[in-house]
Amino acid sequence: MSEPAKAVVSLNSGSSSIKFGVYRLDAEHRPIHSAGGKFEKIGIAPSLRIATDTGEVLLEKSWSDGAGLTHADLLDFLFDWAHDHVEPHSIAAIGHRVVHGGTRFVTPQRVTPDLLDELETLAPLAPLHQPHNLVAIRTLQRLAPDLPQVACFDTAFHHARPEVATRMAIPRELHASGIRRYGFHGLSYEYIARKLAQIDPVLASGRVIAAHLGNGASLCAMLGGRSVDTTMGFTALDGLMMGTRCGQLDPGVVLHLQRQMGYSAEAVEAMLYKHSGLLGVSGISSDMRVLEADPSAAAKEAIELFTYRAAREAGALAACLEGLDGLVFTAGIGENAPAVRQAICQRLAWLGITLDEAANAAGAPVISTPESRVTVRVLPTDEERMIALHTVRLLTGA
Ligand SMILES: Nc1ncnc2c1ncn2[C@@H]1O[C@H](COP(=O)(O)OP(=O)(O)O)[C@@H](O)[C@H]1O
Ligand SMILES: CC(=O)OP(=O)(O)O
Ligand SMILES: [Mg+2]
Repeated sequence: MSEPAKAVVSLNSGSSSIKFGVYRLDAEHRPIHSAGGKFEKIGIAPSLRIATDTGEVLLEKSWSDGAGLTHADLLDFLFDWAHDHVEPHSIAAIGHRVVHGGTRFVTPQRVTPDLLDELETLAPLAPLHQPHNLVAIRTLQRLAPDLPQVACFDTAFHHARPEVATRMAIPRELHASGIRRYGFHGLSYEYIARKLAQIDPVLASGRVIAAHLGNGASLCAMLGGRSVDTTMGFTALDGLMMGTRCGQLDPGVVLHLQRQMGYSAEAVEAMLYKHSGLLGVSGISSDMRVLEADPSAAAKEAIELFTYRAAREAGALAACLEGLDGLVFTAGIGENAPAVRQAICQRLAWLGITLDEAANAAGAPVISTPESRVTVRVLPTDEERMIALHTVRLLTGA
């Protein structure tokens, strides 16, 4: 960055949301959040809110019949709005969450045409994310060709895990070709690890499971703030049940669907990524808020399976860590759904978790009792901040 830096923008396209933040850079190039916004319920009934940190709401809009609007449509709307409201010279750089970095990209990268072409080849491994992560970058390249852009990878935080955690029990040559467990939600886990080190350094130095429960959902086992294992694998399908994704699945089901039931590869992909999870099991919605408000047995069954699977995987990760000191809930469901947290913690009581029900209902930072052997926390994630930090660091060396 040769000119004095002004502001960095972070763009975080999730599966059901697009979050963005504007960070003013101080004299030491530290990013200070000044405004931000979020599209949510993409694919259902999207809404958008943009506000400054001083409390000024810049835009509020919802598309109640907008289930068909794609991430690309909503990004076009956002870029049009920004064109009329943002002074282009005030932006020094844009950082992006890019879900899959494959084997090659384990640190943030300055965007170049070659990088984009390589990242495009990973799109089939993250069909709900990578295409719109890259569409945003390409659109901005067209709109502002001189603006530096940085790609920050969800896979990177898991890169240094022990080799055993990256393997599937398949022939060696397939592992060598890149068919391995990468793990995702890394920007979120990196933020949680950093924040925990600030607010509870003793816990952060121990054995912690972070539960990122959003529309995409995973767990990460951390030892001293580093990822040692995680529930997602080669793709963001593995592990927990999610909004529309199945999570861990006997691979024999895929063979059965194709051979006995005549599913095409495309139909299998749609079933695994879009028609399963909370949506598939409930037959009602992928959205936890909707299911919690729905009195039907199917909605209850979907939530029960969600909490059962989360507790089951948490037990497995506690075994990887050889015990547990802390459990941290984060992301849309983890931060906002006390009943889900309670159900998961109840199933994990045997690990030494005792929940403080009033603190949990209030969404307090610590929701375990003082006597609980495992400390349970609620910690809002901030992938946008992590993206801003990486972007500034890469471009300034700060
Ligand atoms: N107050 C709430 N109570 C229960 N669930 C909530 C609440 N707020 C958000 N959620 C759930 O969080 C999920 C979306 O999480 P989020 O992390 O925003 O998604 P994404 O993975 O797309 O970024 C949805 O299932 C939504 O219903
Ligand atoms: C990787 C992933 O599943 O992300 P999200 O939670 O944004 O869907
Ligand atoms: Mg998410």
